[in-house]
Amino acid sequence: MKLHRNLVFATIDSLDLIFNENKQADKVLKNTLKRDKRWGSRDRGFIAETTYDIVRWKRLYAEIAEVREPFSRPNLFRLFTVWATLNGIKIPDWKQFEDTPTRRIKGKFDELSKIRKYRESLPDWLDELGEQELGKKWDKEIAALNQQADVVLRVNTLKTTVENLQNELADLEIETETLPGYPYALKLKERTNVFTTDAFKNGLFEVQDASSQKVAEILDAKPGMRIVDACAGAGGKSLHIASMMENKGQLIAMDIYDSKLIELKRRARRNDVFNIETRVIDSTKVIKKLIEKADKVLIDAPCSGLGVLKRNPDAKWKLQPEFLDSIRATQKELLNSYSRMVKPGGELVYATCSILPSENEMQVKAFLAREEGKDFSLLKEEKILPSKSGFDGFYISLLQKKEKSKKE
Ligand SMILES: C[S@@+](CC[C@H](N)C(=O)[O-])C[C@H]1O[C@@H](n2cnc3c(N)ncnc32)[C@H](O)[C@@H]1O
Repeated sequence: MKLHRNLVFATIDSLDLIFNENKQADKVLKNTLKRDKRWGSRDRGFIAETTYDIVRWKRLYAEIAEVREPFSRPNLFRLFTVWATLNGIKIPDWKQFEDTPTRRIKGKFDELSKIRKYRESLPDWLDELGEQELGKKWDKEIAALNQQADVVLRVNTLKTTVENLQNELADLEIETETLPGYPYALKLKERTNVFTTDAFKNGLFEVQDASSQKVAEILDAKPGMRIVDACAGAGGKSLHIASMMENKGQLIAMDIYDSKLIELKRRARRNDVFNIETRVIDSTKVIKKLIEKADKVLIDAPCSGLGVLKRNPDAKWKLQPEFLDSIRATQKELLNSYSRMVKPGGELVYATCSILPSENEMQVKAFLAREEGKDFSLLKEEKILPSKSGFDGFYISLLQKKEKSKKE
């Protein structure tokens, strides 16, 4: 592979913003990729994938390059040099790459790869937490989470079928495969930008990881029900639930951020989804009005996001232990409060995109043991591990609220 100056510089600029100005990687890349209209999909792919790779392996590469944060521009080039050398790419004779110590880089890589926090490129506290919570499993899971994510589509069955979409994309030379056990999913055989296709613009699919598609399935949404998606965000799962409801019944999508619900409505229009009503949670009244009114409630809880490191590698550097403590407290509150919206005999799904037991099964176990959870029982629990599934890490539990006894 020959390195092109403007693509390498665009990568360095992106890394500068992500590492030194604490900007979010996906937002930075979105902007960088707008910079030059002449860039083709390979050029864009190079910038995005190289940036994500260097973000993913920041600690390992910095250790090999012997550089410390904040990274000066020459040091960002040193990180890039490590990336290129380890990927077998010939270093050009530009002044930024003078005196590259290729053999030393490979030697240090071999030496540091013996220690997990360097090999998997993790802050000390996160490596310790992973081992504390997952024991021996942590090795395999963090290795899987450091792999690049596949691109998976969820077919919008309100507008097309899996087969028709697969054919339509094949006509554009976008090859996909179905995934056994994921009835609405198509996986891209090769990473490409699908957002520019008419099929996307016409709402025939959304990009949604295969594990995430399990949530609506376990919720088992049916036409005619009243369902509350209590942490709906921009609606990835709401749209799936609505398509399973065939646009019949009522789906109430809530979040504390109006901006996210506005985006949800925009996506719903593209998807031809008509049965979603959005409500901003700006006071406890919003929840109180719905007490015991929903057939099903989904709490897709805010979490550490440790299960989705494949697609958000910068979370390794942005997460803080204090945030984890506060998010666990929020999860506990949401279980206590939002479970009240489930009607007797109805169901609650609690899900996270984390693999930490303290955000998952331990939260549910503690809820069931509290006064607020005494009427619920656990029907099903899926701990989706990235090493086994090949997709994101998720936790999904299905709980049922008991029917009211005749006397009550
Ligand atoms: C895991 S994300 C949801 C993703 C979304 N369900 C999807 O499928 O695209 C969690 C969401 O919870 C929201 N949130 C945070 N605190 C909340 C609260 N107290 N009540 C409701 N939603 C909250 C966040 O704004 C965020 O959108």
